[in-house]
Amino acid sequence: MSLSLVAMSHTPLLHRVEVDPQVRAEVDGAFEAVRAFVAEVDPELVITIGPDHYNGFFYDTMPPFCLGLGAYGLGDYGTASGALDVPTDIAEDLARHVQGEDIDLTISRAMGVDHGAVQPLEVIFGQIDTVPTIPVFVNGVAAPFVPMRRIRALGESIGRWAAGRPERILVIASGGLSHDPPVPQWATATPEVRAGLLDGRNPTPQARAAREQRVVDTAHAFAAGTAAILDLNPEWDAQFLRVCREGEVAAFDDYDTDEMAATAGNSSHEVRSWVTAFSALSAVGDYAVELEYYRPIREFIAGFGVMTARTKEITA
Ligand SMILES: O=C(O)CCc1cccc(O)c1O
Ligand SMILES: [Fe+2]
Repeated sequence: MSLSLVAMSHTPLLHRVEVDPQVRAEVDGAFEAVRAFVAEVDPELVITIGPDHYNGFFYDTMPPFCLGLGAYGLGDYGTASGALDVPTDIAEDLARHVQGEDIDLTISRAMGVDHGAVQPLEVIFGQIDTVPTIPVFVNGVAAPFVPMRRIRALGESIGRWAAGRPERILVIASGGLSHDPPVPQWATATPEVRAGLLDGRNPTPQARAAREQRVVDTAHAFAAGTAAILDLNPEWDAQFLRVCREGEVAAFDDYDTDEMAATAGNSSHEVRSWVTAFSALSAVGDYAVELEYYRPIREFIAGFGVMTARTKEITA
């Protein structure tokens, strides 16, 4: 049995903001290489791990992580809406396994997933319902956060489950790396914005358009060097990618929540998706990274990383 992985940043600016043609070609090339990798893996089951940005999860109930027994795209930024093809019985088996390993996993039978989970599925498969897919939400924006060791434990538990399954499984991690997009923070939000962070479900089309335009405007300002957001941190990103590449997943435990936000941006916590996925891989066995792409891309408001990896064949 081997387990395969794709980890990739997401950005709703992908087709909303012009970027240097050389950069566009690089990113398109990385996506093309990911699609070729996945075609070769030919997964029978996908576990997609991603954050949400106050589209599906709000502060009225904010779990550290949640597994979807049923899920649907929320359609923000024009991403796909509608049902994912969640194999509910298999998803429930995974949930029981993780809970049985003393990890208090939240489950949802109707989990709304936003661009964070949907964009990688669209980049890789073109749609969100072509392969049986189990979505796992991992909080990447709403403080306070559980210590990173709990995220590693979640990933390792998922990996131990995957190791016992007959299917060819692909784990997808979405988000990161260093970045500080204008996602509101409870601590500094106005009462009106806090109301949206508490329960901003089903925003009006006007409210959603205004929010998305604000992000696009911030991207243009960031590229022009005039945005008041934390800069990308290529050094931090390089160190994080090194831990992923070298497979010493225990090193993820050293990532301190407050330090991450201060040095890599409030949304750097999205790398918790990567921590989950690489910890799953490491629980199955030694693995090798095959593709690694990275570039700080201000137009996308992201230290933009793409990685593929798979465990080395394990003799049955
Ligand atoms: O819609 C939002 O609140 C943030 C959108 C967004 C922008 C850049 C990078 C991201 O990872 C991201 O999610
Ligand atoms: Fe994001």
